[in-house]
Amino acid sequence: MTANTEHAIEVVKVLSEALPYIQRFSGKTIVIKYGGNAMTDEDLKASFARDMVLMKEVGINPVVVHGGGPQIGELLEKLNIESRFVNGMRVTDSETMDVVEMVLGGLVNKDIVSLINQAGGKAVGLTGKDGGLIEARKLKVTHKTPDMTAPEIIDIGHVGEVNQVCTDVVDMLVHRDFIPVIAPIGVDDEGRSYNINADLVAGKVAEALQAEKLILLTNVAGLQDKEGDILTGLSTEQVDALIEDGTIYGGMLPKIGCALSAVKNGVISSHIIDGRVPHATLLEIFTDAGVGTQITNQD
Ligand SMILES: Nc1ncnc2c1ncn2[C@@H]1O[C@H](COP(=O)(O)OP(=O)(O)O)[C@@H](O)[C@H]1O
Ligand SMILES: CC(=O)N[C@@H](CCC(=O)OP(=O)(O)O)C(=O)O
Repeated sequence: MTANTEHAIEVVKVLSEALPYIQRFSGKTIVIKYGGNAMTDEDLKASFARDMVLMKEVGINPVVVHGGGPQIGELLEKLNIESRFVNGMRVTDSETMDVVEMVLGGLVNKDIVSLINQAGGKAVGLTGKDGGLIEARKLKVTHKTPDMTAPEIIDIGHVGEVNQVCTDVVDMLVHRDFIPVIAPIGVDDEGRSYNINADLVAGKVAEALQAEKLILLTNVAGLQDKEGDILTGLSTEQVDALIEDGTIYGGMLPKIGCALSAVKNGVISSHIIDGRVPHATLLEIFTDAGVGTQITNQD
């Protein structure tokens, strides 16, 4: 049996209730953020790639935005360059920026493109520089620890936020049945490169495309409370309280922020789901129960 046949059999089991969802989402765009922490296993990566192809084959338009934090960390370690994070963002000096660009725009991006192509799809890799896709500006970061009376503003180097997304190149690719695979690097009007958290890019791309769903694949089963139970259907106020009491911290901060922003700006639902589970994306899209944490606009 070939890998594709085995995959098809697994998928048919997963998708026994899929038909209404295939009809509902046909022609719609779904932005999938593939986090670096969910990329460790070769089989899982290949399975992710096949799931993207399957979505395309049933008429849905997947747009992939990927991370690669652990992969950047590995190369920085080999090069003896120290990694430090503030509010879930990597402090990025010029030397680190070069590594970020090499790992995200090169290794990780081309790996995913190649896996999708091997699975029978037509993927095209882009960074935010291609076709002026992601216009960035320097991110201003404030930081406060419990022992500080007021927050301080700190400079974390070439870290950006999304100023504007120009979807022309993505629209063109989707229209011609390609699967765009986007690395989270932006550029400002003076040509400076920025390292942008991949969740933020995925959120803004989903907003600009007015996507049906934003799906964030990560290495936890969803947003958890202090007991480890999965939380779903949260309001902005509930999320703020969970940040205040420390339940949401680190890499979950940008994730939840962009999930909320996306649904406030026209995306129908955001999802934080476990990318370590085979076919997690399909389980979310094509089953009644879905998986992980779902966020919709409650205003
Ligand atoms: N309330 C929470 N629920 C689940 N995970 C959380 C929570 N708060 C913080 N985290 C952390 O966020 C991590 C996911 O973010 P991150 O490591 O940046 O993942 P990714 O590489 O997929 O973007 C989890 O592994 C966990 O350590
Ligand atoms: C500013 C910032 O932190 N950028 C991230 C970009 C990659 C990323 O977001 O990757 P994951 O989704 O795998 O965490 C970084 O340097 O790690």
